[in-house]
Amino acid sequence: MALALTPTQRTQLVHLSKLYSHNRPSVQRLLIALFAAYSVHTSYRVFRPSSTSTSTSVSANSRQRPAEEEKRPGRKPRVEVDALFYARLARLLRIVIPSLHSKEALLLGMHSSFLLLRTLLSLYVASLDGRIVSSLVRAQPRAFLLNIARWMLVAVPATYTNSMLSYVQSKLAIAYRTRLTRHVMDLYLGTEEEGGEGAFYQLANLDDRTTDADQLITLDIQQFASALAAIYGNTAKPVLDVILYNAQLARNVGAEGLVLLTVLVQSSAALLRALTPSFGALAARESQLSGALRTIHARILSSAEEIAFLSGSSLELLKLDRAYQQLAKHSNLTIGTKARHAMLEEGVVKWLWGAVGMGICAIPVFFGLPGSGGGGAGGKADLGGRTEGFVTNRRLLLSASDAFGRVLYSYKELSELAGYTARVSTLLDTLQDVRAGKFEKRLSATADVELLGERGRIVESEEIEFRDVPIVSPAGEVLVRKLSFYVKPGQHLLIVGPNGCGKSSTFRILGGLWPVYGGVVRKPARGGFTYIPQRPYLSLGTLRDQVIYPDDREGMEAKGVTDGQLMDILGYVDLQSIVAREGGWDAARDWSTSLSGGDKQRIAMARLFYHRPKYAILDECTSSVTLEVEKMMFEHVAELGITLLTVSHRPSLWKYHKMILQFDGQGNYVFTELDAEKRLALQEEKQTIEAKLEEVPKMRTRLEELRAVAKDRNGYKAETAP
Ligand SMILES: Nc1ncnc2c1ncn2[C@@H]1O[C@H](COP(=O)(O)OP(=O)(O)OP(=O)(O)O)[C@@H](O)[C@H]1O
Repeated sequence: MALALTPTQRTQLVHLSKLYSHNRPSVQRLLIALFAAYSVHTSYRVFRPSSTSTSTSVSANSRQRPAEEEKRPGRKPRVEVDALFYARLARLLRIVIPSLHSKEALLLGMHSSFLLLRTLLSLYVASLDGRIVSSLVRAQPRAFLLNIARWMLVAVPATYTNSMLSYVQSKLAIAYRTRLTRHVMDLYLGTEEEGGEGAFYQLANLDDRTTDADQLITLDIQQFASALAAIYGNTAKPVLDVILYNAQLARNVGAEGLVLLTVLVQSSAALLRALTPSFGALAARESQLSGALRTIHARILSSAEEIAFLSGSSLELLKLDRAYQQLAKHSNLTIGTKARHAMLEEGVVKWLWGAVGMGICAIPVFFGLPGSGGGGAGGKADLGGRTEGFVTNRRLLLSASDAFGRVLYSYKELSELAGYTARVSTLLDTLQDVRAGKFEKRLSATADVELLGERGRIVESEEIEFRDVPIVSPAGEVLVRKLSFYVKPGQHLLIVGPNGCGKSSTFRILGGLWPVYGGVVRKPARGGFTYIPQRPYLSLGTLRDQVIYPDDREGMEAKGVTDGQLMDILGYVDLQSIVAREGGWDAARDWSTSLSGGDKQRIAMARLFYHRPKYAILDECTSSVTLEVEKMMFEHVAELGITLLTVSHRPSLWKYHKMILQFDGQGNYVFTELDAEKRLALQEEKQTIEAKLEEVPKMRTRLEELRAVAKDRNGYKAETAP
């Protein structure tokens, strides 16, 4: 363009060069300093905690609510770029960058160096661009070729820097994800040595804050890590660019025009900020909806047989469809909002600011502002020098406005990061709370809230004893106010009662899954008892893994147990044929779908014989096996010296127990010795009486009929009597 300048353009360039060549060092320095400070201030304003215009809250009123209210069960986490977000982010940053010597800090240092290098290279390229055009205008082939050679040379570090930037950013994202995932997994599945067992159970059963832990751990943490790795480059780099480009530009063209430009930019940026939608809330909602969809899919897979038997596929399809429609509707809303916002942003950042920049360059041309002569950027007064200054400054102007635009764009990314930060922080808060015994659950209308605030004592002991322990459901319903019983070695306990009276709940308290809300629980350390439910858990892995769960093969060998001994164990549950049938101990398949109900229960009993704990909790765990196999199993339990706590409705099991804990379903119970024979005799007598009583109404009806017939006959006799 500079090669074929019209006379008017030449005049404009002369005027421009005059504007660029103000020679008032002190005023200029002051303005530059002011300008740089203003740039920093402007950039800061974009990221500062806001309580007004930057609201991206899920609910309009959430800001007025006290913090405690925010944490109520079922309440969506607050999603704003505000002080809470920065506090949450700081906490997560301490996890993902644990120290200045960590790998992540090193990667961040590398990233920052490449970001700085790229800005410096851009500054150099801007001035080189000017020099290339200048050598063209001056018709200096040697200088032109030399500058082209410089251009080619600078391409080497420039391309290396750009590739390394995205490489280091991806490495950073993986490193953040790894740190955060490890931290969360330790809280989620951490063992007792690490400060508690089984937060995964409490998270799913005793707290309402997170319903999709799988989605949060696998997807949300990854999205958070990627957004965090990107946000640094997307904010630090443009902020640095704004400062450096503008300082350079102010030095070249004089700061007055730039201050004017910045005031305009600032006011339009404020307008853009005010019109920025709640991207954080949109991102958080999207994650939540896709988590809900995933949960329905997971439930269909885990309960495929039940759903198929009940012909429930159309209802499941309806639920899936509804969840998907909600997600699709929300995604459409998000992309529509993003498209409208992008249009507004591009209109302001690219076109409006570009036009204002050109306008500022044109003011001296049209209004002929006086200048002191000399070249703009390089102090050269000829046409070539002025062209060089013009091209360089224009490029700087565009780069500066582009960088400022990216500062604004990055607000959108920051807002999305706020969404992921809120989700991941809620997961962390919930995990830490449930590990500390603090739960947030929607309570039933009859809940005893006072009792839920109490805590009982757990004492390690060789025996099991409950002393005045309330049995309270997670919804706060008191099933039994004060339960007392004990189990001494060899004194097998049978637990009976109607459905929902609290039999399994007693075991959950014993197993440490539910909190102890009062009294004293004495029990052996973990490993001292094994729990076998009605539907046993079968893990991923080999047939051997099913019998020795949760040991692995190394653990089994360390205990000195061989495959031959495992085979003997299978003999006690009449299941030896399964090894040949399934293709050996190392056969691996989805055992939960490929074994019958009775097979699964027998595998679970074999597991008990392998571990040989002091106590075994059997919760209706033989309901699918034959009476003969059940007999074999219980006799072997007695041989091994395992003490039983059994829930069963089968009278055939009474004879294996010495004590009985009988709930009545009204909050009362009896704990006494069990005389199986007497109880059987009583039961038989009771059944006989009940059967007889059932006959009573029929007999009464028959009696009435007979009386009626007799009456008729008497009447007939009376009528026909002489
Ligand atoms: N995770 C949970 N959240 C809320 N309430 C629960 C939970 N688990 C159990 N309950 C409630 O606790 C009560 C007692 O349940 P529990 O499983 O102890 O019954 P049960 O006596 O073993 O009955 P069944 O013979 O039917 O197995 C029930 O009212 C049940 O609804």
